Amino acid sequence: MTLITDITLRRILDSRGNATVEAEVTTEDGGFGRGAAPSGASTGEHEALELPAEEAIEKAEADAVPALVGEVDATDQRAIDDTLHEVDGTDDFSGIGANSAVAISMAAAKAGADELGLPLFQHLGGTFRGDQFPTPLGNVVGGGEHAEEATNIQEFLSAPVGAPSVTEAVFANAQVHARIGELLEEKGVPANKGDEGAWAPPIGDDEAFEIVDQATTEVSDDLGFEISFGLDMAAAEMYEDGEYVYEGEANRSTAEQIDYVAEMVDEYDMAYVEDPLDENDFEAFAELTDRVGDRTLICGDDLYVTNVERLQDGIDKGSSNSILIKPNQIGTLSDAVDAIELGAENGIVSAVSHRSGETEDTTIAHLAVGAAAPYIKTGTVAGERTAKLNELIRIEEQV
Ligand SMILES: C=C(OP(=O)(O)O)C(=O)O
Ligand SMILES: [Mg+2]
Repeated sequence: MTLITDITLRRILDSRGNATVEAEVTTEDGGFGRGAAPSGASTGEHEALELPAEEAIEKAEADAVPALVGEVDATDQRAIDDTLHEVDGTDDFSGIGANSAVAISMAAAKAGADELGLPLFQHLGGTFRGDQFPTPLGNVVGGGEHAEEATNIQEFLSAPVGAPSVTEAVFANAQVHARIGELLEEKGVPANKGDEGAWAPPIGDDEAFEIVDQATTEVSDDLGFEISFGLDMAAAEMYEDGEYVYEGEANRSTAEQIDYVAEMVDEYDMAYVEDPLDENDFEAFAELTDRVGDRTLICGDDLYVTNVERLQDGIDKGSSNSILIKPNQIGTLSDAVDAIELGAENGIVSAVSHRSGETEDTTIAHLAVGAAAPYIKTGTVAGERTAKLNELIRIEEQV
């Protein structure tokens, strides 16, 4: 037993320039860990609640810090996360803020790993973890809530499914990103970048499909392994009055949206489609999964919000064959691991994910390896994204 002896909370900047919560945890034998909360823009309706950073810090200092310091074993992640839930006392972390909760949970996990002298992925996953690496899904073109005047679809994701190593996969995604920059330049399209470092060109979705298809095919031919692509449609953000609203195109009914996604999956042989339908429409998700789930991953992000009860509902209804895992959607690492494990027991493929507002924190790289998640979605370029990708490269070298 090695008690937590100190917790410090502070406001720091995230990648959008907004205030977020950073936590530092120290243990009685000198173990140390630092963690920082990310923040979403296209947040799910059912996510745990992020409070303004200052308020989240004040509340956590009043309630969580006294319950953890001198009381809880720094190497017992379950006890730490259970304590966070107990002191919060709500279902959505609105007591201390999911941003304070996840920052403390991640910092404590790193302090526990430091105390034990283990890499974080091994502290989280155990001795027999570290031999499976996630395929990085790299955002290369995007719009939606992450960029103005760009595609309707929030993210076009390079998916190097045939890469022989995570390092080669990470570099492949960077090459696809660079190739798309060249293609846009050749077409004379001015290309800004969105919140996650993906190109945010003022083009329609159809043109984006063509460009991403061309770039992934060319880079795949060059590197000699398969690079597919996928989407995050973030369709809850498009859903208004029973229809999916596409700027510059006709709206789609739910049946039309299912047909459209199924057609695109086949036309482009896509590996992955996240949130193709509204976050409360488990039935429409199930219809689409029934149609194309044998040849692509239909992933629930806003649908599940990393919550095991919503995931169980999706499992019972056959809503998807994949789940996105965002620790700050649910508030603690233990809850995130529970969702990955419930998924794995039921054949649901996990993709551990960043948020559009990020920090240099690298916990999700360790979580993906420690929990043997088959995918990680954490951008392609930009420092707060490459922080996680470069950490994966270092972990691969260690094991
Ligand atoms: C990463 C995403 O964006 P955000 O963090 O804005 O929810 C997403 O929707 O998967
Ligand atoms: Mg999403």
